[in-house]
Amino acid sequence: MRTAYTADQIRGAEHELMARLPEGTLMQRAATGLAAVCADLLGRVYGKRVVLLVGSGDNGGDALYAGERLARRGAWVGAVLAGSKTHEAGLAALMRAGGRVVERDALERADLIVDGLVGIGASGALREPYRALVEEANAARGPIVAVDVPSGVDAGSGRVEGPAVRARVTVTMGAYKTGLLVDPGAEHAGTVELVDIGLGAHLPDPDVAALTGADVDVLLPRPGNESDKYRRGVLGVAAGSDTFTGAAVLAVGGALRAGAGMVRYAGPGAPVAQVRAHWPEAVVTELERPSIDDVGRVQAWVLGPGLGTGDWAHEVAAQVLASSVPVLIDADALTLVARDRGLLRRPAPVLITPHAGELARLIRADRDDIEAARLEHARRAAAELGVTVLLKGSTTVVAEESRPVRVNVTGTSWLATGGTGDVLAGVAGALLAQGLSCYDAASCGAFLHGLAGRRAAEGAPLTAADVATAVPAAIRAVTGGGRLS
Ligand SMILES: NC(=O)C1=CN([C@@H]2O[C@H](COP(=O)(O)OP(=O)(O)OC[C@H]3O[C@@H](n4cnc5c(N)ncnc54)[C@H](OP(=O)(O)O)[C@@H]3O)[C@@H](O)[C@H]2O)[C@@H](O)CC1
Ligand SMILES: [K+]
Repeated sequence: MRTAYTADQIRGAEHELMARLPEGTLMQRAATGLAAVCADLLGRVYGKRVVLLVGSGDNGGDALYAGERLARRGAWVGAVLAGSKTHEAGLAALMRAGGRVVERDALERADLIVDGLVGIGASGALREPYRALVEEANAARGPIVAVDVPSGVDAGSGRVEGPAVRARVTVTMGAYKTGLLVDPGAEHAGTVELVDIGLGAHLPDPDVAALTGADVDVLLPRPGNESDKYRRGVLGVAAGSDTFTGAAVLAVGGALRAGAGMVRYAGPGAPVAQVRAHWPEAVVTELERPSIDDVGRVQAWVLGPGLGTGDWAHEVAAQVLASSVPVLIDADALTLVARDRGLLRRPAPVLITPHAGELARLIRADRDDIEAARLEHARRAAAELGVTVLLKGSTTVVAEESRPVRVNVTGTSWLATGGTGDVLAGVAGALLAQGLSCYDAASCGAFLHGLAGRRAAEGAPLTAADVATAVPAAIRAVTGGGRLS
């Protein structure tokens, strides 16, 4: 599990640790780690031109001491002093090692730029002259290594207001910051390298967490020797309409590929014919009227993709939500629930899987505000609605009250195409039916769906059906395949 913290949490831990160590120890550890990453990126250090962007705080101090180390290894190191003051000891150390203070035009010819403008001490959008420096650095040919967080990215949330550094690598000190895992911050951070400065034992419970393949491997249900199709998890899918048939096919496909023991599909004539044609494995019930009585027993439901939002859909939704098993609510069913929030009062768990627009309707917020502060809004929705929230988008996040938000680090922008959400609903629904909690089903589902998307895309466009097809390969990649008994 990769865990991340807010700036305040990091500061608290640093204070505890600093009190036990000689002054300056942490900064020296930080600078050593930073210089090592810069050296790796440069290949040969001797003779290379390194330009440090130095702000007025300790972030600039880290950059100056790393510059000292690179200068001692023969690099030409110039510091652009941007702040109202400068870390004096750090600047003196750089000077002793042969570094110099330079003007900003040195950026143009830099082989490497070190962004030490602001770190966790920043507040609000960058001010001048930092803004202009960031824009010049982003336009320069040399790669940027950001110190702790890319300047312009809010460390605690990933929010970006105005210009922000686009780093090749971010070298972060002591622990990951939340803003490095959540877009748009994550996108600005490039590859994130963690430098251990001894903070571990002093850190509180994390603010957010990101599953790794190994975590998903542990969480995924495995069919045991005594498993039969019923015990492996039966998923009901109430999706599709005579107008939208594809959503039903894709949701059922995602569920079958993600290991549901059985999928029971219920819907009207047109999607029933399509599901039958595509998935002979599914048990299909054609609904003559909006009643799910004849569908048979299920351990969880997926409700909503392509369902429509009329009276028929409302009746089906009300019946599914009146059942006593977990329900994943997606797409059209989210519109129904936004209109009639009373539907959410039910005895069993609910997982909702909105994108920002759908969430905006559910919690009466502005879509752009949600996009800009995804974590905050997902948390708010989980608390207000009393459900688990999987908010889809550039970084998919999963929120549940009193748990760290899980952010998904797999995925690819090629997934932003029609129908992939239906596949995700099927995948996460299958995991719910196999007994995972909403929190684990959502986060493992997002992880596998993202990985399947990457495998299906390999840098080129994909279709939602390709993603469903790639789900078993994604599962194999995290489980190693052989361990499935
Ligand atoms: N603590 C530790 O143990 C360790 C900390 N470490 C390092 O220290 C970093 C934190 O250092 P920090 O606290 O000095 O804050 P920092 O991020 O350098 O910036 C603060 C200054 O920036 C300015 N400023 C703020 N907002 C601004 C804006 N919008 N636009 C423009 N300017 C703005 C403001 O300056 P002023 O405006 O007052 O001149 C403020 O005083 C941390 O990220 C890590 O790199 C490591 O060495 C490991 C050990
Ligand atoms: K920085």
